[in-house]
Amino acid sequence: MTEGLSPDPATPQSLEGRVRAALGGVVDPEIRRPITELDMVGSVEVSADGSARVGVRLTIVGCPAADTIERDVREATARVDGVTSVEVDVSVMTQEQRKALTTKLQAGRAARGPQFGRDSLTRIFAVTSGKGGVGKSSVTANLAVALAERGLAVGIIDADVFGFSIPGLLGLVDESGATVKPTRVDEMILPPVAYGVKVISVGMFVDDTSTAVMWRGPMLHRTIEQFLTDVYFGDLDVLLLDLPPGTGDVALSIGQLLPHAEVLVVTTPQPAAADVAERSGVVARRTGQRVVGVIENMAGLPQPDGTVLELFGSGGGAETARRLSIGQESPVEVLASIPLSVALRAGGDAGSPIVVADPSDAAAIALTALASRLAVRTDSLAGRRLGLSVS
Ligand SMILES: Nc1ncnc2c1ncn2[C@@H]1O[C@H](COP(=O)(O)OP(=O)(O)OP(=O)(O)O)[C@@H](O)[C@H]1O
Repeated sequence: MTEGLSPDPATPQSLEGRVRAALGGVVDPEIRRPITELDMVGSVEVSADGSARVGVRLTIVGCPAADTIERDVREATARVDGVTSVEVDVSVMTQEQRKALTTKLQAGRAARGPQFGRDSLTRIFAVTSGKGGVGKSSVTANLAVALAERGLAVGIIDADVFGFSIPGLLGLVDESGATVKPTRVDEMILPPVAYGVKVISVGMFVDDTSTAVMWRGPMLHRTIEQFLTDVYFGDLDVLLLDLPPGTGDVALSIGQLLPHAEVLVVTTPQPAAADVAERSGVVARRTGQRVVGVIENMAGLPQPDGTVLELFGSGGGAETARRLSIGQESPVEVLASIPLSVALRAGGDAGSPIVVADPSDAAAIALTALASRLAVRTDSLAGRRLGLSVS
């Protein structure tokens, strides 16, 4: 203890107590829980002249969230009435402290059953398409951000081994263009967060694209399984899965591991594409998943003269929905028709999703409306809004 500083632990009324209470408002940006709950706050001492010294224990050396945590601790402490200056002592947890933290987090989760099991309150959407390049990843990324903007706790698993583009679409790349790596705390993997969305991607675990493309069934299955178990998502309201196009191994693994997932089929307005789009929905259904709707992307591009350029024709979404409705109790609907948009493409290239970068763009409006639609349960809890949870 430094001379002249009053002792910790503190009473709620003491200055130390009020500093500790204020630190309860500092959230670890990766784990998304208050640092006080994560035992990341060490000693708190305030001297008679109001100079405060706060000890902060980071989970690992080189923790990417270190600067943010230190800044937030400094600001929260400085805001406490009576504090005149702040010093933050940053250290790293011991092996035992780290173990205690992961055990605590895992125990909290285990008490509520498997992370995304049937009893979990997380609504899971698997986003699929018949073929590549129809905008499935762009839709997934923007939809996730739009849901997070509504205050929901949202995660994405990018399982598109052939084109893991979610990190790039959400700006989770460094200056050299390399995908941001998740933080590991012992066995636990903390997903990077972008625009309020927790993201884990195949691309974060391979050094070059060709590696993942070579993976076959068992390896893919294990990877998805690990994403579902070892990645600490916390309590999510919505989990979106970006699947590879078509009806391959990943779709089957997701079907086995998450048979209660709801499937969204993305297709273009080209009626000829309805065939392959339908197939991806039918395969998902065989594993017990429910197709909840079709999203038509790359629909007509509005022209300055008021006409609409239908580059990919029209009617493909409705045709896919019609086919997927055959023999079903309730019809599969077209949930959104998203127009072609230069801003959407440019936002994707820049890692800046259009729903926040340019919300008045017609494609952003359609994606935001889609998020509003999906944020309302349409099943037996008809009309009930998804509850908000602490992420
Ligand atoms: N509505 C749209 N308007 C303009 N460009 C779009 C639109 N949707 C997607 N794109 C662009 O089309 C390209 C393909 O999109 P994206 O990567 O999202 O497709 P995908 O279906 O996920 O492809 P894959 O499955 O092969 O990874 C991207 O360059 C994207 O910016």
